[in-house]
Amino acid sequence: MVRVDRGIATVDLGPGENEPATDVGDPSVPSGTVRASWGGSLLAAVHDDPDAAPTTGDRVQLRWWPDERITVEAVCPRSTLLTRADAAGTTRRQVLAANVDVVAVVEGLLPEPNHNRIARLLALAWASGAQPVVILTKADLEPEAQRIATELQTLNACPVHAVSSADGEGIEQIRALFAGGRTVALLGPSGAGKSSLVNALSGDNLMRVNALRQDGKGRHTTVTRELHPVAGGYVIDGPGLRSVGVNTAAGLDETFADITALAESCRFGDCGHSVEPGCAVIGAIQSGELTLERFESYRALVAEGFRQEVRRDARLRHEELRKRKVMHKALRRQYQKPPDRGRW
Ligand SMILES: Nc1nc2c(ncn2[C@@H]2O[C@H](COP(=O)(O)OP(=O)(O)OP(=O)(O)O)[C@@H](O)[C@H]2O)c(=O)[nH]1
Ligand SMILES: [Zn+2]
Repeated sequence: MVRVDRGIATVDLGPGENEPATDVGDPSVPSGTVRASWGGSLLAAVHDDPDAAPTTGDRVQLRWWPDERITVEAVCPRSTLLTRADAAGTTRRQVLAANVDVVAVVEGLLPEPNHNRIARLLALAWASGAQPVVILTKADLEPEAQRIATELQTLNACPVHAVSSADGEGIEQIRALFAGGRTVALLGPSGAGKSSLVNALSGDNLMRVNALRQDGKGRHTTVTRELHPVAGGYVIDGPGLRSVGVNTAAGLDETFADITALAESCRFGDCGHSVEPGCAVIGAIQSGELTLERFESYRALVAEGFRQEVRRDARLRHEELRKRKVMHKALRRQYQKPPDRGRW
């Protein structure tokens, strides 16, 4: 179990952000970066919901104490939340980042892009609520880069860019994603070219990061995800994700927009796309319009997403029951007559 009682967060203070809670007397609010431990209200919130723990990209409310301690009292409501199924295979999901505007799935053109992996990462992107895009790197090594990007864009119904960090091709399009101070999270396997891309994007940028980083201390994970100012916005260079579990079926309809569109023409509204007559999806596979490989990838991810949802529901029911039992016990104790000890 992850311990939540030793959390330390590194918070960058910026104008108008991360202001101290109002019930604190005037602290001469320092600027720059501060380290803050989790306050009581945050600890309680995290106890009830592990997702409430501050993560990369969170805006937080800080409290300055007379003894110079600083605590994180609350996490401000999040506009988006990027998560994945917990790597350890539990039903808990792992929060990767909050308030991300764009989730960029990064995949190299060489060796050949892994479509199954792109689909997995895109599903997480769609489920986060952020705008998903695909960035195909190493375009200088693949003469067919533009064609592959266009094909992928048609399948996935989201922007697909072919870029090269080596010769600068397509980098301006990526730069545009950061316009207006937006935050872009890069998701992709190790070696996909994420760091090279960040380097290619980096110019001089003196803006301060208005966000909070988890500094890993006291936690089980050693993975750090940080926010860097880039191209007028911020980039979160994700960890080189070795495996990515899909934790919900949400996001899969959008990821497989081609299959979703086909399914609308199936004769039965609840078509399982296996043995049903008049199935447009099977029809498309037979005609060669849809590859079997893509359909299998879709089927596997839907099954995985639903499995996770069912397991999570079971766990929540179990926890609810446990909480209720504890409460009942406490109530019983409270209302039990005190034992008659006699008098002497
Ligand atoms: N030719 C070419 N090589 C590239 C390009 N981008 C990255 N590479 C190479 O691909 C390898 C991996 O790139 P990285 O940027 O380290 O990949 P990463 O995704 O950051 O990997 P992790 O840091 O392990 O997550 C390096 O040898 C890069 O030089 C590109 O656009 N063109
Ligand atoms: Zn069907």
